[in-house]
Amino acid sequence: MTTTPPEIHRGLAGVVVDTTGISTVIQETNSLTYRGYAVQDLAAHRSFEEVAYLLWHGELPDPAQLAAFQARERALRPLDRSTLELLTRLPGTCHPMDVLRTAVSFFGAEDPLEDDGTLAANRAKSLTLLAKLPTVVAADQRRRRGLAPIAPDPELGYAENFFHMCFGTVPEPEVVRCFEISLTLYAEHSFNASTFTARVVTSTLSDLYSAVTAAIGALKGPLHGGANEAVMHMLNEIGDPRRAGDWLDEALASRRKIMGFGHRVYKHGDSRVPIMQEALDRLVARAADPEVTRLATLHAALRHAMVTRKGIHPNLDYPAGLAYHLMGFDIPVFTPIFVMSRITGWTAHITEQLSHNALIRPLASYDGREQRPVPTAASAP
Ligand SMILES: CC(=O)SCCNC(=O)CCNC(=O)[C@H](O)C(C)(C)COP(=O)(O)OP(=O)(O)OC[C@H]1O[C@@H](n2cnc3c(N)ncnc32)[C@H](O)[C@@H]1OP(=O)(O)O
Ligand SMILES: O=C([O-])CC(=O)C(=O)O
Repeated sequence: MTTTPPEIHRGLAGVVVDTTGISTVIQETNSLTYRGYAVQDLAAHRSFEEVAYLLWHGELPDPAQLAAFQARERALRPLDRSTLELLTRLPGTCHPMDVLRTAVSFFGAEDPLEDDGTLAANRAKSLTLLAKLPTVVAADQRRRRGLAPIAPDPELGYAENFFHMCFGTVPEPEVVRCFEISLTLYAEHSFNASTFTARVVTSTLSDLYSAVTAAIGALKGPLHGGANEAVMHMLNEIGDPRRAGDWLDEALASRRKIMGFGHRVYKHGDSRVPIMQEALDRLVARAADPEVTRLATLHAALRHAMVTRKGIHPNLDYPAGLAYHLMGFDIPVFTPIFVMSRITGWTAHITEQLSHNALIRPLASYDGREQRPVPTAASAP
């Protein structure tokens, strides 16, 4: 009897595996909403802290709720001595995403409530991670520059405090605003690879720290969050804006993936790119520096060449990568900044997964050897 082979959905492309009330991409209007609000409007009118609250609680905070939320977040920012010691023991050669992954794992090992999967416990853990991850990222960047960590400042907002901990100063409000916009745009994107990873781990009823540790591992890859760093390496490799077209032709001929372009869901452009590109343009304009102009010209030339030749549009990592460079961050810090933002989306999905959990366990179509006898001494020739 012949059986019809099952349909294979490699990469789960096009497969709908569950429902979510957190965010959605609306293909018809090429827009993205968080809890029903357009991300462009959130980026324009609300702080990143308000967006975090919205993702977790389903509604924007009123002034009193926001004040309480900010007070709790600010109080949780400092690292204890054991975490600071752990950071100094990790090799300076490892990627900062390894540091972040290790730190989250360590937070879990230290937390006596690690295995408490109630909503209240998971909300508390989520806030702790939101508050502490920037402190880890900033301390690690400074360590790599041979500098001592700077303690968080509870008087500063989330974005401002991160600049303060990295550089000891807070840049002009326009720069902080561009950074905050990037955090809002990066916060959540439905069942992307790292969020789905977090949901898979959560579906086994493992703990939140384990799910986030795994998600960081998934985000690190250059086909996902790691692309924002890869964009900057690629721009540095090309160098001269006049080389963009020829470089692209050679790269495409050798079947290289062009970093910061293409997307599994958006096939006509990422809904978040226009607003991030506007923020990047403002950074370029205020710099008024020939080196910045060269990079911006190269960035635009490569984008034009890719869209013209392949019809493939940039994703959020394309403008964000250059924006983070212009803000003064070291390239290996770009994907950790993505984590500082996406921790909100991941943890919203972890609690949503637990609210209607089913073990995530797909099937595979076997294409290995037919069943055969194990050779034994008696059967040997
Ligand atoms: C925040 C984020 O995570 S956004 C994504 C960040 N990642 C990147 O920027 C990495 C570069 N981009 C890519 O590798 C891909 O576009 C992905 C992984 C993001 C999406 O991949 P998929 O949905 O699987 O699309 P897929 O790989 O099937 O692409 C379809 C076609 O477009 C081509 N293509 C897609 N993106 C690119 C790219 N960036 N460079 C060159 N070709 C590309 C593919 O080679 C493929 O061509 P083919 O049909 O001739 O083989
Ligand atoms: O949705 C995806 O596949 C990747 C992405 O853009 C994101 O996670 O922000």
